[in-house]
Amino acid sequence: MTAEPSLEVDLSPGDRYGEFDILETLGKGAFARVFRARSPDYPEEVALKLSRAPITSEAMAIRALREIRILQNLRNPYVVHILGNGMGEDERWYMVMELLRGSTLLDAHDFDRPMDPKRATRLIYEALVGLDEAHEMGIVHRDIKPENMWIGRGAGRCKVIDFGLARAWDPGSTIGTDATVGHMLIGTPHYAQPEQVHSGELVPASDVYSLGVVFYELLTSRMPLFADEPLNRVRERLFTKPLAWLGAHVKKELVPVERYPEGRGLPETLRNTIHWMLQKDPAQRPARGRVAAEQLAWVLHAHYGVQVTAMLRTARPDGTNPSLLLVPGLHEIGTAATCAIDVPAGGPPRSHARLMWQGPGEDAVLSPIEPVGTVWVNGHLLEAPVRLVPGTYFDIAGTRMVLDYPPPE
Ligand SMILES: Nc1ncnc2c1ncn2[C@@H]1O[C@H](COP(=O)(O)OP(=O)(O)OP(=O)(O)O)[C@@H](O)[C@H]1O
Repeated sequence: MTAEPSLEVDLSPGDRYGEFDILETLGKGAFARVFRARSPDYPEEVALKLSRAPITSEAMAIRALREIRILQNLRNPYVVHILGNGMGEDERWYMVMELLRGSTLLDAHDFDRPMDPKRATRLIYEALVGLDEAHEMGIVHRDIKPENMWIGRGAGRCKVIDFGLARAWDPGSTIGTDATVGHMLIGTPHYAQPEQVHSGELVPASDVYSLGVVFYELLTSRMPLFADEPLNRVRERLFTKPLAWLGAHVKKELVPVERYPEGRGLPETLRNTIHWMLQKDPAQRPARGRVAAEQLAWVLHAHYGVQVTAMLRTARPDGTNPSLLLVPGLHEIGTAATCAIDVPAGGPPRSHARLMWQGPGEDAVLSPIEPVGTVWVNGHLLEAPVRLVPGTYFDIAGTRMVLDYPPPE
């Protein structure tokens, strides 16, 4: 979408936009400008994303509202958070976000050199968890690439940004699909998915594929489809050739990561997970962010000595004590097919409780599922949602559970 030059937003440090003092230009995209700004309504500086042109059509309004709605529903620590939104007097749409310090992965990492595998695994784990909350709601980001992965200053946590292209893949979702995209290429050719050609339908596993490409590139500084050619050379060669990129995603075979010395040194589970994420057929990949994140959480825990997940310790009536690594997100507990946390119990399959954990630094919340009467927390019947502060134990159908949180970040 190109804006009329005369309508182009033209704000510089020192200018005001409504209640916002503009302090710095942070980014310029096709649809919007992003500024560092200050407003009396917010205690700290914010990132102000402002549409380049006034909203004059229904299509523009839908696009702007879609990104706002999606971000309003995402609460996990691995996505950018929205603080507010509105329409300026000049009919430009704006969105107020938390101000991120640091830089995009594209700027933070020199893709000519492989990244330390522990660090790369952690970043990709975080992006997968960040995306999974959207996947849970039926939303696909559709434009995963290093430019849309923010690496924070300090601890260097990863946050997914720019949900401007995100869409619902479930037609029943309230976010709505986009009929106007037709057969155009969606997202960025370098990180596009084979299904763009085959079905034209992007699903949560499509984000997993794009993230698999980023992961492989971080670990080897090679593109997974072009054997032995340095990544930056491929990028230059195909700079203006979107169809060549797409053709490669569809036709070129995945180069096993073991081909390179950096790949041969990786734990087997890690190599298998990368190859799984990069399957051509979306049905053969991890179905959503969480599925791949669980594999990477295990690798971080078992091979790199890093605990990023909570640990659910259980004591079952049969005397077994399995432990489970629990990634942030919503988990059902019971015997139904939807239950990620399985407790052995008689009777028809059912879900007893929902456990919601937003991630490190947060307490999980346990909520009963009707009919109540089967879940006990610290010896009391659970009838309403309760926070699981450290040390809380709970019993479901005779299985006792305790959730240990990872160290705060
Ligand atoms: N919350 C934020 N804090 C700091 N910088 C940000 C933030 N959000 C975005 N930016 C900066 O602004 C740039 C553009 O942001 P973003 O990708 O959301 O918009 P865009 O590319 O204009 O998107 P669109 O495709 O919707 O036009 C980012 O690459 C980043 O450098």
